[in-house]
Amino acid sequence: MNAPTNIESLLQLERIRVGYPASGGLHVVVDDLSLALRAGEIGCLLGASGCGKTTVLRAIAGFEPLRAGRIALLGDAVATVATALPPERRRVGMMFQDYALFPHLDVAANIGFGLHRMPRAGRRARVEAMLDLVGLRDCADVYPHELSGGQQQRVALARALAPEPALLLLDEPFSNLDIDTRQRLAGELRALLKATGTTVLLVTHDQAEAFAIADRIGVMECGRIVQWDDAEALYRRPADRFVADFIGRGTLVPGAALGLADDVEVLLRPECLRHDPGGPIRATLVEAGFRGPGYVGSVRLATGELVEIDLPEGAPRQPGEVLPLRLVEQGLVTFPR
Ligand SMILES: Nc1ncnc2c1ncn2[C@@H]1O[C@H](COP(=O)(O)OP(=O)(O)OP(=O)(O)O)[C@@H](O)[C@H]1O
Repeated sequence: MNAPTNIESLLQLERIRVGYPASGGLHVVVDDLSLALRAGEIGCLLGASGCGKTTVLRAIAGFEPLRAGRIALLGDAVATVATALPPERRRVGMMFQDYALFPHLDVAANIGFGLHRMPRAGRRARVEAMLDLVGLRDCADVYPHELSGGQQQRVALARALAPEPALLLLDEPFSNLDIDTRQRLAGELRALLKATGTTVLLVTHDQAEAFAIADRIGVMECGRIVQWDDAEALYRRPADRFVADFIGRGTLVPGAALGLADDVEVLLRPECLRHDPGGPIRATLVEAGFRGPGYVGSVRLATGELVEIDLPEGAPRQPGEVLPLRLVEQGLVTFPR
């Protein structure tokens, strides 16, 4: 799939192919991948482990050569098959999964590391501005091992932002943090990046993270982008079965199981089946549990498929009970069989 591109793009990937040398030749890891980001936009590559997300970032940063295609930044080609601007001349900042902080340097020195070409006074001012930005002014002379995971992440972010890169690449920015911290910091990170107007491409395998941070998300499968869209479009209008299955909770069910045409498959999300005493569909409750803010159950349709549903107040919760259900047809996603 080719993402739409335009001349206003700050970052443009055009049908890139990237691979690693292997005994039989080249092991192609990313193929025919295109995307475009406007200035100030936050893009995200979302996909399972090993689908090639980090490899895309490495190619943009200049650490992997292109085998096909073109990468342009601010309208200029920085990489083609024949030419490649070295990483230090691309104005691309990268924050790695493990933050890669220098253990022997304090926070201020870590943040100022990439600013060695700046005059001393300017460098000090920039480091202070970055410390303020990430809320770590009191930690300037603290060493990385004395910081929490969340604080280390903010230092790494400040260090990546300090040289004012045209583009910031974030590789699984929350992978080292516990789930509560991840959720809190996702919103914080988005606000911070938007406040600085930074253009960002991040990669994650976590859909909640992608939804919380990004303006546009590319769902990846085996080195390709299957759909490049905003979160709502991915959820409501998945381009194919892979995206339908990957994004949100849901099960693909033959139309006939719901009294619809036999030549369609229906994406049943929990909100698509409503408990309704007059409803025409019968399903057996397999289990029910409180997930907050309400109960969620899984039911088996008469045709055998197991699907998740939201259980409203008053709906049966005993496994084995037969529930009358009604299909919420508005916005239903279907695919031809
Ligand atoms: N330096 C390398 N040499 C050879 N193969 C590599 C190299 N780096 C990655 N690969 C392979 O390329 C494929 C894609 O790896 P990549 O790290 O880009 O995926 P990813 O989607 O970022 O995965 P993860 O979420 O686990 O980091 C994998 O099969 C991996 O084994």
